[in-house]
Amino acid sequence: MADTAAARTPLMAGNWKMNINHVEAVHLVQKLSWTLQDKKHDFERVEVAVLPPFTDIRSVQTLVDGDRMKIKYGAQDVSKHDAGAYTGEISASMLAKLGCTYVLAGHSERRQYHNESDALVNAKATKALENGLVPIVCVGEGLDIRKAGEHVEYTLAQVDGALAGLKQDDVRKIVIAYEPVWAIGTGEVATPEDAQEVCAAIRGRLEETISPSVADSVRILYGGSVKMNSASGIMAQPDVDGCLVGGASLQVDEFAGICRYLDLQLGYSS
Ligand SMILES: O=C(CO)COP(=O)(O)O
Repeated sequence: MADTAAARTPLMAGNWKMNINHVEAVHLVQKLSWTLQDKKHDFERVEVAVLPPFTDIRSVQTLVDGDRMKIKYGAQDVSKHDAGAYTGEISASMLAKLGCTYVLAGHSERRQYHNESDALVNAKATKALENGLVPIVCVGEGLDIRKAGEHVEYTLAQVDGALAGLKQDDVRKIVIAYEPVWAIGTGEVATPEDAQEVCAAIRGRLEETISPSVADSVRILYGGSVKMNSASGIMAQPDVDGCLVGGASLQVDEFAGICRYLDLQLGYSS
């Protein structure tokens, strides 16, 4: 496959999960922005996004707009419905109105605690796209599947299910995040080679089932216990185009370090 990784702008996205209230969110985003500006971070070269809880998004929007920050933001989940009697749910159009760029679909914690199926993930990704949001479709295997050596086919089946029926031009816009469940919040990081194996297989599947040019455009992230010190090794892999960061995204210095992995690779660590 042609190596066009340079054409895919790396994305570092911080999934805050159920942490940080709206007051804390303002402080965190402000500090992240100052830290990155201080280090002259080039947002065109490495995109930075935060994915706060729903209740924080309006505050983050006000701050980002008011200070013309280049940090992007999004949500952690979205309803498959447009509107109506769905107590507790949040629609894609509501998120679009809040200026969200991204929304996660099918995070493993949603699949695990809310029984989300590939079909539901597909419906959520479809709604996101219809409303101009970029879905970050999450896939990845649990430990038992990894131990059985079935992680590649399991993950590819999730990709097939999540993208079923989407138009080529829509698939081109999406982001896929490979997050092996055994590496989430455990401190157990997949090796760069583990990440590359599955990310390359996902790209290969897109090439086969959608088209080579779509496969070359889609950004594929790795997620699972990514820290400042592990980010550059993971990012050196040709099919890994960014990281979906949980715990470390709550610590400004860690997350900023992950976003600046290129500088750290070059040794400008201060
Ligand atoms: O689930 C994750 C991001 O969505 C990964 O979380 P951790 O980085 O805390 O392992």
